[in-house]
Amino acid sequence: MTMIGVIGGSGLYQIDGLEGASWVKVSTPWGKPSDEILVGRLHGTPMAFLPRHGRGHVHAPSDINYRANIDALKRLGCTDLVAVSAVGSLREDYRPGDFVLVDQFIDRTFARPKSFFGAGCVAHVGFSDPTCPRLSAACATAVQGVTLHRGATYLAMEGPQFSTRAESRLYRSWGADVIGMTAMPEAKLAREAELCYASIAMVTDYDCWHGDHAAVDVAQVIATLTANAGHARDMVARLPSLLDQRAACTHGCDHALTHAIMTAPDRRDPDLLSKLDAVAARVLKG
Ligand SMILES: CSC[C@H]1O[C@H](OP(=O)(O)O)[C@H](O)[C@@H]1O
Ligand SMILES: Nc1ncnc2[nH]cnc12
Repeated sequence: MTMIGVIGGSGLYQIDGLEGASWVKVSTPWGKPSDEILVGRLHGTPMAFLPRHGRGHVHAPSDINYRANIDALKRLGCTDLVAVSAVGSLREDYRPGDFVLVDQFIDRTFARPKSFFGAGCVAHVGFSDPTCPRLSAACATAVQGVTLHRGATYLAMEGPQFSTRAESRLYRSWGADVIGMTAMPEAKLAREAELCYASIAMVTDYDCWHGDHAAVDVAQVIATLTANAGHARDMVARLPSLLDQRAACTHGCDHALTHAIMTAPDRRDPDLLSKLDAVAARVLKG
């Protein structure tokens, strides 16, 4: 049974139209999620919505409890996560207001826990293709009325300060297409939790490399988001009809842990195993 989890980024703190909606407090072994989670049904499909920064934008990118967020969404029964993010553009043809379907990441964050696993239960999941092609295709169909670029690389920086011009130029030379502060480790943790993950980015600015545009500031980001958040909400509303029937993920996201755990069963730490009760239930049960 499909349950869609939507992680809302800057400018997307709420979604409308969920039937029987209520904000639910979810406790996790990893601490508190960014906020309560709005749970309901959209056109009959169960859906959960979590504002990544919390309502009122209270959590900075480095302070978001990404592990708690992903654990909570898994614990609620989500199978598919659609992550919405505001990003800066690192290329001329991705203009403010455009949408971008991200399928690769460069992780330059350094001050965040990045795994559910570790001492006492070591695991290495495959991450060559970090987003789910099936879910991403549904998102691409659901984005309408706005320019959508596909197949983009998102550079995740630590922040919270925006980049220097030298950094922005460096990331362009690496082939990154967009820049943001939150997709990592979110996408890594979704894979460890065996959740399909798709990343839809909304371009809000040209960062600071572009000679004809002022360097990014928050006012610019908010102005573009205010004009475009409606397209993100419309995309979310179209997802249920595109994802209503689902068996196994055809790309194996829901089996990412099958060959990932290295630690011998008799050397595993019971405390860590109990924290993995939702995330790794499929492989650790029994
Ligand atoms: C307000 S600009 C910087 C802020 O916006 C992006 O957040 P999100 O990815 O959650 O939409 C960016 O990553 C920064 O956190
Ligand atoms: N230029 C930028 N750099 C990092 N994160 C962003 N989010 C929106 N615009 C951004």
